[in-house]
Amino acid sequence: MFFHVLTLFPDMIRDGFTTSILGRAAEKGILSLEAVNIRDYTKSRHKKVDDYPYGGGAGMLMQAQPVYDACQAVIEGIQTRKKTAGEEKVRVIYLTPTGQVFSQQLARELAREEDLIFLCGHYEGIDERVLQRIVTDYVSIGDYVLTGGELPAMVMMDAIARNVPGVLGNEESAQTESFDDGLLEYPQYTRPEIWEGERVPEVLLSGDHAKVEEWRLEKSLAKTKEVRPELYESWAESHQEYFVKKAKKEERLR
Ligand SMILES: NC(=O)c1ccc(NC2CCCC2)nc1
Repeated sequence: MFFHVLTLFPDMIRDGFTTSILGRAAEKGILSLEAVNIRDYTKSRHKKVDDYPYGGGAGMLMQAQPVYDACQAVIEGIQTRKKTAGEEKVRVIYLTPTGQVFSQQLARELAREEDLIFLCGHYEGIDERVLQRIVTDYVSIGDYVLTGGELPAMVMMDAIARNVPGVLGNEESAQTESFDDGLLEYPQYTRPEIWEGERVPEVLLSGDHAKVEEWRLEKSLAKTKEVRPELYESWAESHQEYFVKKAKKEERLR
């Protein structure tokens, strides 16, 4: 997986990438990252990349030309690496509050791409004409406004990387699987068995894997029902048999 980030702050991206799993995966050669400084592609003498918005309004907008040329340079680099001229349709993700909300499902889908280009805006955004020309996916990481697209890009790269085969050792992948079934994570415990007088739930010490799994599912369901009822409802719809079995079991215990 090759991550390409178009940004005015490449160091922010490079520093953010050397976290645990992303850094290790980069060393293993499973992931690679290039952060491209959009400012390097401006044709203006004073390294200008932004200007006042037509129609008035507060703030500045990033101009189309430097963004377009930086993106073209990245696409040419991809085509050179893949020895394919011209037919590459690379996904260009623009981070924006107006985009589709990012999710584990989208992370899994994007993890199947060989190359991803992230376009990080700043100021009040980017000239619409270049967005229309190059962006394939408009994505938001949540309903709030940020100063730039860099943090959302790093959030997305982390979540996507966790779904790239080989990035997570098998001991780390458990966390991802649990959300994958659309439920929130169950509570987790580690040594010591008693901390400040608080014991670890007995079932987790029993060594009975079936009971542990049952306990974890019950906890996930309870947490999901409380915090994200809409996720709970959609899970319940596609797991009718779980509730039938549970009712029968409770019947037997009466
Ligand atoms: N919720 C988000 O994913 C998000 C993305 C970008 C952004 N700000 C950027 C967008 C163009 C200029 C700053 N704010 C919020």
